[in-house]
Amino acid sequence: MQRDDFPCTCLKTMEKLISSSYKERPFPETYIFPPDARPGKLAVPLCNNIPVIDLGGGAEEASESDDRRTYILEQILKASQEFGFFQEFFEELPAEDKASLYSEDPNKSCRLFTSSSTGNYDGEDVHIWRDCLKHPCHPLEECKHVWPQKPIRYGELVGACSTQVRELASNILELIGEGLGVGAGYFRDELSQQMLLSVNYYPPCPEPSLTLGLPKHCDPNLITILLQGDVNGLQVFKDGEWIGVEPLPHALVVNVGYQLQIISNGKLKSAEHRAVTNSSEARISAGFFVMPSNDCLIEPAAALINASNPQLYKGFQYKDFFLNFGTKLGKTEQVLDRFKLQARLAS
Ligand SMILES: O=C(O)CCC(=O)C(=O)O
Ligand SMILES: [Fe+2]
Repeated sequence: MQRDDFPCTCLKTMEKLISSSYKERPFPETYIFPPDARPGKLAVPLCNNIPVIDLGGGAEEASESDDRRTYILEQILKASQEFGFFQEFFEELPAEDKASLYSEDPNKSCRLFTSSSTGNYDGEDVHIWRDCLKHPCHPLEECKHVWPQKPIRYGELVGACSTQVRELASNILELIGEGLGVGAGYFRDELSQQMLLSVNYYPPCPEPSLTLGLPKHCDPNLITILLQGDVNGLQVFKDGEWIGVEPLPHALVVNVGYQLQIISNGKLKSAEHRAVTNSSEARISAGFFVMPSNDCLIEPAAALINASNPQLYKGFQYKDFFLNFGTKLGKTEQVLDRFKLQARLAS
């Protein structure tokens, strides 16, 4: 882009943001999913058996390390309540400020975009009903400078939130490492080196049964911590049907990503999920994606392979998985094919 085109060209491209334009036109056909992928009926059962882990439990046996845990928990709860800064970003930030962040270049480290993250809006078969702000959020000091400078509280609040979520994710990964029997430190360092924040904004949609905020997928990374505000919209595919994951006050959603499924040699499974829209209110969700470094070698942990548990997946570099994932949007059944060793066993 020529410098003197800016911000004119950028503002023009920004018109694609669904949050700038959804009120002004009849429902755009380019957002209508093929019948078999549409959400269809809007009232899905709400899930009442998703495990809820109470990190603050057992207060009567509190020790000093429990105090630390409680402190972290309080910070996380605070973070999950303070959705205001994301709202401010999407609803109140002047278009000129958003224009400087808008980009369709998937390699730009901090960017605002619309629909899928492939950077190929014009080539998409169907657009999805969301705008998204994405940037790295760990290590904080190395990435903070690329974040939005406005609203002015953004850096401070998202910085505090990222630090706390990172700590929570590390704790959860230690527990998973212990639980799997590979050791509490297994996921430290390279396997969890990066963390990306993806803030989804789903404006109210006049036709929620025809379109999606996010098509079905499993997360490509190791583990995701999701703050989903207080508006329904997240659904998980379980026992052959879509069920709603009700936002619980003070709760975060933890998603097992493909890498955890592969490293655990299939002991842990990443769950298929999607986001639907609604006609009355905007929904915001913020996903913190803990992921390996790009060059990290991913393979099932040796300790989990034996005669009765043969190795299900090949070794590969994370960046190869991620590239392949980008080409398989909405085709969850194909994502793992290239990485399976025994097609009949691995799912
Ligand atoms: O908006 C949601 O609740 C889901 C977000 C999600 O699945 C993702 O960003 O990968
Ligand atoms: Fe997801």
